Amino acid sequence: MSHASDDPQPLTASPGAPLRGALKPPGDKSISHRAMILGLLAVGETRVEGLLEGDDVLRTAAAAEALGAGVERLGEGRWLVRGVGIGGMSDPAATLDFGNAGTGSRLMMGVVGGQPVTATFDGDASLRSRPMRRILDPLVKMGTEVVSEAAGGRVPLTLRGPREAIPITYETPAASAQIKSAVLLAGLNAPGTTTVIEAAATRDHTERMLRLFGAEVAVTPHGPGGQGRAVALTGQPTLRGTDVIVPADPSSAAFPLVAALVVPGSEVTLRGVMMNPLRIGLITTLLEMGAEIERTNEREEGGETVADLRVRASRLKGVDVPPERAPSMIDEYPVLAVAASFAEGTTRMAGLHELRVKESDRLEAVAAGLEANGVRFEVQGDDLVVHGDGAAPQGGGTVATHLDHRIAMAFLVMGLATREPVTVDDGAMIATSFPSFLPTMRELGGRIEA
Ligand SMILES: O=C(O)C1=C[C@@H](OP(=O)(O)O)[C@@H](O)[C@H](O)C1
Ligand SMILES: C=C(OP(=O)(O)O)C(=O)O
Repeated sequence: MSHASDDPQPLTASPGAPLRGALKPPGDKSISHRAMILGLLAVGETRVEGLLEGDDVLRTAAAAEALGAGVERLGEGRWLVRGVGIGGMSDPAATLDFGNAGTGSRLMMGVVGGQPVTATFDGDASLRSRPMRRILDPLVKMGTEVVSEAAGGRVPLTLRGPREAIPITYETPAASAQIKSAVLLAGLNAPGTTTVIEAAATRDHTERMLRLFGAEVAVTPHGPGGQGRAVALTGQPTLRGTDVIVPADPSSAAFPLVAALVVPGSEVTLRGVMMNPLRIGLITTLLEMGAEIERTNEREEGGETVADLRVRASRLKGVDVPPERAPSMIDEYPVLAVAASFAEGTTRMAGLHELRVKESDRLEAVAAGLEANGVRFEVQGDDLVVHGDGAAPQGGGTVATHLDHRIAMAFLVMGLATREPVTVDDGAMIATSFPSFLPTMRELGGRIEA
């Protein structure tokens, strides 16, 4: 895991004055990828508002264009996609380079894998290290040919899709919205019903957006306690281009939110944050820890509930975070570990195995960052246990980010409130999901310098 970007940008966060102000976090990354992808697969025009213009999503937009869509930027966050319809894609002239993006690459593998096109997928050193077998296995059952792949089922890899996909029923081996989505997207070109069964419900943006574009998707509770889902898609619908409004990303909101909790005297309002129940495990957890987070002005935006969150600096206490909460906060554990290091008592985060296959091995990367900054913790199997004593950790460390935006942002948040500044070795990847992170944090009063 010695990956670094071509042009590493070290950043240092220093403790300082309280954070104050209001902001709207950037558009949701998951929904932004899906808007581009369904825009490609629809007939007619899709207009997107509030698109996250982060590197990950821009790569998905470029891939949609390479597969035949017309993609045009109309203004800030406003995009127009002219779709080709299911079955209407053409072979891209060059390799589809997804950069750092697991979601973009894996969902597009589902698209290509279900249609009569051939495409090569690649990405940066981080993406090249991530497992793709979890996507290829169901796609092969649906008729996709894996023409070539790097060792261990990784990118670069080339897929050739069938004339028509085979409809399957697939039980996902991991709680992963990316696996679920890839199978459903391939199922769009299957003559019959494609069903995905997941043991624990994961984010449901693909299902919601498929319906918005005109597909028939039936979702029923599954398994003991009804915690899982069976998602059944009726194949070969005509998807019609439509308007998509992208709400603010709760996973990006998490960084200024935790910063406001741990920097003494802070008060910050986050506007229009998506409150999809399958995405807000972090807020549930922070409330249990004693965080003052007031949820106001709830309203509907683009088919999702959004709210304003008023956050005040709070005395946090340690809690147990149950493993079944992981899917609803999977990307938020690095910043939760930071919050836990300021809390009084022990926070146990259980069942974090999926963190090992993100942009970095996040369990290892978080542990190393805590270690470097004087936080007491243990990694017990796939659990992370953080011991806080209700005071600011020492800080003063340099954190290796391993091409991982969330590791970079989490430890910069930490450094706004530790006793000594915290340095991250490379902040370049922050642009993948939260390009305005630095100006946003600085506007609130945070001291983060190159
Ligand atoms: O479907 C999505 O948009 C995402 C699903 C999650 O990944 P997994 O499906 O691997 O859990 C998450 O970590 C990622 O940031 C976005
Ligand atoms: C895991 C993440 O993204 P992806 O899988 O799309 O690279 C993330 O954004 O934290």
